[in-house]
Amino acid sequence: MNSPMTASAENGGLRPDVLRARRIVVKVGSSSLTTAVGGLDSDRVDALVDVLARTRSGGTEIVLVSSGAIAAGLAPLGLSERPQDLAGQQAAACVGQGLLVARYTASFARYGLRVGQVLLTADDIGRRAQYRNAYRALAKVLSMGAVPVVNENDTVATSEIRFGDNDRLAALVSHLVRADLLVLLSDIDGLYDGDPRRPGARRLTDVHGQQDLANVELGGAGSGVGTGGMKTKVEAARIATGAGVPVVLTAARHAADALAGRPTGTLFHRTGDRNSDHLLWLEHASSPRGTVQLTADAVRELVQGRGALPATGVTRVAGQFVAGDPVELLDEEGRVVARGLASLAFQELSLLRGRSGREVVHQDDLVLLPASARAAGLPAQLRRQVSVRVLPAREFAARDAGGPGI
Ligand SMILES: Nc1ncnc2c1ncn2[C@@H]1O[C@H](COP(=O)(O)OP(=O)(O)O)[C@@H](O)[C@H]1O
Ligand SMILES: N[C@@H](CCC(=O)OP(=O)(O)O)C(=O)O
Repeated sequence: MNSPMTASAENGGLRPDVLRARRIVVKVGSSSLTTAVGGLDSDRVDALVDVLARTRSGGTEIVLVSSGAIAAGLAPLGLSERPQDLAGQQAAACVGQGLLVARYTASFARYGLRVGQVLLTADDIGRRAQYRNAYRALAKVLSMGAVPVVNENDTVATSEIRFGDNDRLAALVSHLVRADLLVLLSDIDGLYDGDPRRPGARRLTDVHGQQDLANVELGGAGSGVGTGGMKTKVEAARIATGAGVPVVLTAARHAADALAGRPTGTLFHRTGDRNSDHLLWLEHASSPRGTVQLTADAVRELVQGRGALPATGVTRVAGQFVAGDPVELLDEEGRVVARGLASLAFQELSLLRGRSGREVVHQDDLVLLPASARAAGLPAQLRRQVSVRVLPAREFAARDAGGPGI
């Protein structure tokens, strides 16, 4: 029998999650926007915009996360393939991003729709103030009826502050804008149980959680212009569904079917509920500024949720962080068991470690990672419950009702 979230006979076989969605993030990959010989393919851009503009005209808000800046910049710079070095990618993106947005602007204008370019670095949504600022800007663009076209700001992104792939960026943007659905459009029509070029590979129609992925082989990019391949898409789906946003993964040529709720591609069902913006940011987007190593007892107390982490539980400190910076918390073997916002600066904590009860990380500013359960010595059946447990945040309900008050 179908679960309530699955395409059902009552909906004429359509997916309820898609029919309900009022705000959708659509991510399109480079391989779906460029020609085989390189450069932007205007016909494919127009075909995608036809679908998005119709959806927008039907009253559903669209945020487009579009790759393709680097691919679009190759031919104009006389390059025949994607540069391997960061500077080369920055140069290609710098030329290609303008062309990409100019193309979208012209294409959406056919429907009387405006587009707005939004370029983000990991730092932009990796710090609380910028995260809030990005939400405000995107919400305003949407309320004024325009279509935000988001990409990573490749030209100024350095390797330390890079998302690197737009699949993860799209998952974080879905949470940022409070989307009801994320649609990942690629050159492949869904997730297969192995390399889709292999004879006999089968497409998964529904993924309900990690257990459905146990026997799935995830490969790299299929084209010369895409990055990440299926690994980054499945990781993006894990982030989005864990934060309450279902994901449809399909081919760009099936975008119309996907947005109409027809059961195309693979539907990743939500596995969690929307949680505090700042904790999702802490887990997936923040760049840690240091590490804090803990005693076995301190790790156990963290996992059991016994309040703030005191400096007595700290054995080593590294990095250069100030109070409020994200840090990684390590167990005795050096495994990362949690991320948190430091309550003390590096210098102060170095002096107090092992000796003082002063708070190192407040329990509201802490996200446990799956390794924490093993490190705390919990039996296997309990580990699943602890995996990526998000501790209750102060003012959580109030924040979530009134916007991302992180
Ligand atoms: N298990 C899998 N199921 C589907 N596609 C896969 C799988 N493993 C690897 N791939 C490859 O991933 C590619 C899509 O990723 P990518 O090239 O990065 O696309 P995009 O540019 O759309 O982000 C597909 O063309 C396919 O060859
Ligand atoms: N920001 C880069 C895209 C990086 C990326 O994730 O590409 P893809 O795998 O094609 O979605 C660009 O615009 O070229």
